[in-house]
Amino acid sequence: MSAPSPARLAAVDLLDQVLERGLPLSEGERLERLVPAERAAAGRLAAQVLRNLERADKILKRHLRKSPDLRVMNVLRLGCVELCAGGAAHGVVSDCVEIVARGKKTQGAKGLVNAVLRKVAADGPTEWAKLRVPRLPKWLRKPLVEAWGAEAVAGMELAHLQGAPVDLTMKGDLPEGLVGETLPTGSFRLAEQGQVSALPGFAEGAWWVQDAAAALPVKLLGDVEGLSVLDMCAAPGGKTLQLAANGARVTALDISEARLERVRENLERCGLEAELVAGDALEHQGQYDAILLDAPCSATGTIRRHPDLPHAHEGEKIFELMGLQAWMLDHALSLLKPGGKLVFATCSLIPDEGECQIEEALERHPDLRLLPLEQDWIEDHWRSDAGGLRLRPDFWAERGGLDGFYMALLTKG
Ligand SMILES: C[S@@+](CC[C@H](N)C(=O)[O-])C[C@H]1O[C@@H](n2cnc3c(N)ncnc32)[C@H](O)[C@@H]1O
Repeated sequence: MSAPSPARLAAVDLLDQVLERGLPLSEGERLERLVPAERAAAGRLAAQVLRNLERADKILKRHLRKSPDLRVMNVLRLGCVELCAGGAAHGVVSDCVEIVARGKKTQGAKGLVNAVLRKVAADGPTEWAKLRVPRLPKWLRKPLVEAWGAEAVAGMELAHLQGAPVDLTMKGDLPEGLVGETLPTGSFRLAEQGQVSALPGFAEGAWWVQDAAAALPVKLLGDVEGLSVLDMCAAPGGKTLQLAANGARVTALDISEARLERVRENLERCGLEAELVAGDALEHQGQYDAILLDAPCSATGTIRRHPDLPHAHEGEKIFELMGLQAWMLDHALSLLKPGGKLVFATCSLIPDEGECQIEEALERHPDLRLLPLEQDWIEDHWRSDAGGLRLRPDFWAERGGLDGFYMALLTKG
């Protein structure tokens, strides 16, 4: 038998690491050994399987008497998703058989994988079309239905299944040759996915990749030209780049040295400057004209682009994160000059990490005020009853969606 495609083999490893070890897709060791095109293909395949896990398991269950070893199951899931998406049966089945044949613990399942995938190839695609849009796991679905209602959550699940388009934030003018549309908020949405580093303007640092919703917190700060701005949780740096491009004197703070390196690389590529500080936001000192607090959170607003997220953990860290968000907000307020503006933002769909943080902070700090948001690109239904903006992946469905975010503009006194 011939060697399996490196992308399929790496995709199975990625599935093992998410579903067995609870690690994110982005940390694949095997990925580093692949050429860029194979690396991208492995990531795409693993993401496609995770988006369709519920459907794959439903189809496979019909052909399995008992659950096999997790790695064998992941090979079957990969094969099933590819076959049901129209993949050529011969290549998919023989690669999947070869992948299990390579492992000492899994080689006994060669016959099973061959037999099950042949049955899937025969009737899977017809059955697939009848299956519902995969649901979020219970730990996340329940609080989201409570917060936004069942219909909205169904819209979010459809957005998660469809994935996210690639949005760019321009440093200045739009370079020639990019194909897509400029959104009402100013981001540029690419018409097609592909290798971004090969696109016009990348090498010159004319733009950076940033979801359209993620670009809004900085826009809420308004004109920052010449102001001292603290970007309190800065890495990988999309918002630092925006602030620097708008003429702010930026201090980009992050606890992770490794992630700050990404900020440094991004600044360098785009020819922009910021002071980089590695450290704990809770211990940082200074006084700033404006502060951006893009706080660490469950990141549940980014499931469209990180389909591993609902499967890698069960939300066990959310309580810890909620406490950290409140401490960070209190500390940020102590670093804000009188009359200065602060944006609080989280890429979470859970109100405890967004709207509730602001409601509780307003109770803790009698001198804290929400500022009105007057930008003309704000759509009425984005405005939250708690003040600020609530973005959701089911918004702008006709345009390809938005990441989930909550953001509010605050001042003291
Ligand atoms: C949501 S991400 C920030 C994204 C970033 N603002 C951007 O637009 O690219 C949150 C960041 O908070 C950082 N972080 C977590 N705990 C921190 C702490 N105690 N002090 C400073 N940064 C922290 C993480 O390393 C992570 O990079």
